[in-house]
Amino acid sequence: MKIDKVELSRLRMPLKIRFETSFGLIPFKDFLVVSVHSGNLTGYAESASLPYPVYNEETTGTISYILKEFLIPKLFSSESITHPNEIHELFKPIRRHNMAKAVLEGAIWDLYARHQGVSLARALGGEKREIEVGVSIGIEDTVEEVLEKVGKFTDEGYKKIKVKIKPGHDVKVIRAIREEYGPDLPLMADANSAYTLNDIHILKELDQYNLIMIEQPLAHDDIIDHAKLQKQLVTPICLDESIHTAEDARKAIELGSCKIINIKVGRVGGLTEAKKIHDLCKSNHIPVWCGGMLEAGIGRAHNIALSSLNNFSIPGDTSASDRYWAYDIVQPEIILSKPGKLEVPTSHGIGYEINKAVFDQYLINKETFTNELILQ
Ligand SMILES: O=C(O)CCC(=O)c1ccccc1C(=O)O
Ligand SMILES: [Mg+2]
Repeated sequence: MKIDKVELSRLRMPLKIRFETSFGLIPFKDFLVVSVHSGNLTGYAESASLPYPVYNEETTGTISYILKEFLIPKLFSSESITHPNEIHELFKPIRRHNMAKAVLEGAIWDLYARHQGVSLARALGGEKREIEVGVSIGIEDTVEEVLEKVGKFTDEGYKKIKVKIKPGHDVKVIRAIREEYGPDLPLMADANSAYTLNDIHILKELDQYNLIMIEQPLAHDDIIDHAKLQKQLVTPICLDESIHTAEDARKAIELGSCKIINIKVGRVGGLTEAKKIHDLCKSNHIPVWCGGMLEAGIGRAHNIALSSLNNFSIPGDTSASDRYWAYDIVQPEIILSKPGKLEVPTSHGIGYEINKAVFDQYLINKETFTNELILQ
């Protein structure tokens, strides 16, 4: 495949709902859609970035810069690509900037699948025809509001309810959910690094509520204290922010820092590395699930394809489009095919088309890079 052209489109989408985490309020979605063109085929991906560097160090602005200055020129300087796995190697000399790498690599994966005439799921080796999905509920002003959302999403059949927690908004929320919805509700909590080992009494209190897991309770760059904590908890710890590579995952597993890993394509630098982490976890009997970054439809489609791999054995955060969007940028809109389930598309590539009218409505600017231009 020779890449003729890369386009970067910056979009800004209003969220339908208020979404707050322990690191703050996410006021809107600001992201890049990268499209790569080869002959008459186009591959798409969207950046996982948030408007501010509060989940990790990247923002849509840094991603745009790294793509333009380094990654797109690198791509154009390589002769021809036979497989997207080569992209991960190509980008390796550039340290970190995983979300920037992931968006360009993801578009090339989509292009590759279309070129092969298969779905992205199939190109990745995914076998599932449908996936079970859950929903992530943000921090609300009152416990009653959390309860109301838990009720709404369980009614829609979501297979896992995740609630965001932070100090002062933790035990009382989990206790109230258990009291209202009983011991069998598949429930977990995500702290986004809001605690330290000094808070161990709170985390031990949470241990009695039979949570499926506690996600990233301690620092975003820690695996040592998480290992200490895991020894004192029955509830499995799941790592999100701390895992950027398969090597990070290997070390965390070896140390006993977690029993479950949340894989986000953007955080780990692309689908090739995501698959590598999936395979490593599988051989170590560590279940994985696909996390989310409030994706619009293109990112959601990538998550669905990845979740079709068989060690994604816990429902992920990839909900239907209507969880966050009044109108999504893909068509058909992503909807639950059955309660709590999404179908894995079988058509070529990501399996969804761009809804141009919606896309253009949210488009802020667009830049085009052609291969010839860079080589001159
Ligand atoms: O619905 C989703 O996309 C997941 C929402 C979510 O939990 C989240 C959203 C933004 C940043 C971090 C996280 C997280 O998983 O920690
Ligand atoms: Mg998380």
